[in-house]
Amino acid sequence: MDGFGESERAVQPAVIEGRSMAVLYGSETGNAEDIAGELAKTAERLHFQTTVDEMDGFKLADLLRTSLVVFVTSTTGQGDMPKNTLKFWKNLRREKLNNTNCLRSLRFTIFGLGDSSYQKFNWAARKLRARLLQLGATEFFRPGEGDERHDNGVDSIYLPWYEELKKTLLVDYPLPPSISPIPDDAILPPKYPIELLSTMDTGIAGATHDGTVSAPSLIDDERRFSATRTMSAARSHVDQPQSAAERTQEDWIRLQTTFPGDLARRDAAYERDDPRAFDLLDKNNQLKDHPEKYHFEKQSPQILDSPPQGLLPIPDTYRATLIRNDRVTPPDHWQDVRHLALDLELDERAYRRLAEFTGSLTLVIWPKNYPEDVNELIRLMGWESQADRLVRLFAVPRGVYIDDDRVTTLRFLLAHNLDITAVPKRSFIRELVHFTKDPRERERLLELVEPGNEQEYYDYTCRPRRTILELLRDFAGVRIPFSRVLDLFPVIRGREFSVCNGGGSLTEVNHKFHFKIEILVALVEYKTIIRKPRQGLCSRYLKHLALGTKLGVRLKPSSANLVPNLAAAKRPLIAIGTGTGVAPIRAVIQERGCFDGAGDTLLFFGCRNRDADYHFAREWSSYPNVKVYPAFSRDKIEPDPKTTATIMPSSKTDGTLLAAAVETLYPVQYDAHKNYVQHLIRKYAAEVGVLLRQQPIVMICGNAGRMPTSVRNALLDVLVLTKMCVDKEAAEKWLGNPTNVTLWQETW
Ligand SMILES: Cc1cc2nc3c(=O)[nH]c(=O)nc-3n(C[C@H](O)[C@H](O)[C@H](O)COP(=O)(O)O)c2cc1C
Repeated sequence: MDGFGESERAVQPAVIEGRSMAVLYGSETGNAEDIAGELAKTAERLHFQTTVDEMDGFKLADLLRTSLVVFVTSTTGQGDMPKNTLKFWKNLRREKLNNTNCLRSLRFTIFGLGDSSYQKFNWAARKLRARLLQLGATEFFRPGEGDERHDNGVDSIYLPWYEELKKTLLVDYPLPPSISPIPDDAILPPKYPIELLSTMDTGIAGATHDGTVSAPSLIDDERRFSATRTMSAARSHVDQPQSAAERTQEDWIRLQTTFPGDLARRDAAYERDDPRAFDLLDKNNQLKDHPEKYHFEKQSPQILDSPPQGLLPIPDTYRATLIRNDRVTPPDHWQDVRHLALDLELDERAYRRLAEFTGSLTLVIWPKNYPEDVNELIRLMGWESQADRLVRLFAVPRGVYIDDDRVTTLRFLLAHNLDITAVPKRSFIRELVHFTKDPRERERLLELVEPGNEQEYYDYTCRPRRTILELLRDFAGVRIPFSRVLDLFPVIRGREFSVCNGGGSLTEVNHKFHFKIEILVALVEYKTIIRKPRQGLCSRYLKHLALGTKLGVRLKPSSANLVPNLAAAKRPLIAIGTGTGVAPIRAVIQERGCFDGAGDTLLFFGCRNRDADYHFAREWSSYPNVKVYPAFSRDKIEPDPKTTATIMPSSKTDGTLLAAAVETLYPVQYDAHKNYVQHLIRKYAAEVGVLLRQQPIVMICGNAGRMPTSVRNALLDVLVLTKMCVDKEAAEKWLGNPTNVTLWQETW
């Protein structure tokens, strides 16, 4: 099968009746998915028959056919479930399951990934856990809550949780005496093996040696697009977000169930087959309510222009053409920020649906690898003789998009599907140990992933943003068998960007539907301790993307549709954005501009210099009722802006008094030599206070780090200073109450 002989060494887990585990994840950017993969491998070594899948790929009734279920989920949006759990979550919340105890034979545990700078920290995991318990399920191990704000990120909580879970599994679910766990130095069989097809078939149609593929035929492309549209529409109903009010109300009630640290004890009676429970869970009521929505076959697919090169069959995508790619920061500025625009061609259904969401959308773009990187990897691994031969995939991991026949080439997979320049995860490094014959390399790789060596791992990988390709360059003795690529390499994920335009960007001319989408992207370019400057995969891809390039892109409506109607547009907006975080704020401002009588907007915009990164500077004054307070952290502090905006000139004296009060509250640090958004919020407390009294929408967008917490603190101070709350504690409660304010945070 390969030159390394690894297939013979692979140790198959034993099949033990009634010993199975499902690891189900909900993940937006892959962190939870990676942890789920690692947990599944651990379970296999303990001879559990293991399934790992996104929650939406799993039937509810199968929860009862599995001995143990481990859920791993991140939280997204404002305390929301990730997109790939929405179907599962919707099924689980069906009213008819209430009071049925239908999950009483389920044994589960859950690990949540979150960021404590968000108000609804780890809410997805908490909500899911609360519902599972409500339906009678039992926890076999304590829940864990990872926090990106910790020093070593999520790992600070996850690693001890993982080690303890392993011990618990061994103790509470002992193996028969004749079977031992598969040791870490033995290799497991691949989950996604690749078979080399006969040499007669060498060379896939259109594949070239530089890692590109020629354009698929129009027919192929048409078929592909009609298929993806069908799926898109089929999911649109299921994925339709609830309104913010509905969600908040529900979450509020659900979270009355607390999240204790102690273990729920296992039920003595292990009721495996409960026909009533199975029946309840299996009867899915999705898609029943509006069957006419799901008759797609009858619709004739729209005829599209000639097919773009290398477009992957990604579900739910629209065809887009790049029409703008401008650098908006000066050439001598440290950061290359791009304003990109895409023209999307839509069918009427998508057009009508998107029309409801134009002010709060996220664009997903799938970058590709550069041929030079692909070539280097092929050379390093010694895959030259196999790279361009046809291979068949037996199973396809989630996120790898290839045609239905599953026949492709290794080079195609490397160019389009596998992220060979990602920062290597611990699980990747751990697997490499099996593929080097050099004992020193093996020792070094093991050192990097040993418990207790998190700092070393971090210093070698995350801190310098070292890529997988660079790691393989360093460990020159590693030879990964080509048949393992799908098991080892992470898939290229779609990168998400907040759309920065709203309002009138949908057009219909002669039944052709177009949607102009703009994004503002700060290219990720690092100067790290490894001297070579490096770029994020997507940044590099976008930087060199030529006008006219065709792309397959996805649009995700935000769960918080902030401007769905006039009533919402009339509410005031307090927006705090730093850097490119101003993108979704601009979209909302433009969207609000479409309504007569939209409320006042106060925008605090944080950046470095007026002349370098004050994005859309010339535009702001053209929006009615928008007042901007820019905070230039590296410029001399400027006098108050002269503005003609018609915002609430609250009593001047009021403002002066408050400014004085702020000075007393923050005698040293306040405004000493700093000029950040939180300082301006306090400085203009009177105006902020006026808006806070009117049930505003508050947006906090931009870099994570300390900004969101500092901004929240500043808002709490305003509530106290303006006498809306007696103290900070009361202010916390006030800000947490969704009837006072809609708080929307998007930080990264
Ligand atoms: C747009 C966005 C919204 C988020 N919202 C929340 C949130 O409401 N609560 C929370 O605890 N964490 C939140 N997070 C943090 C993520 O849960 C965290 O980054 C996690 O590691 C992502 O894992 P994933 O890649 O599996 O999705 C948010 C992150 C982003 C980028």
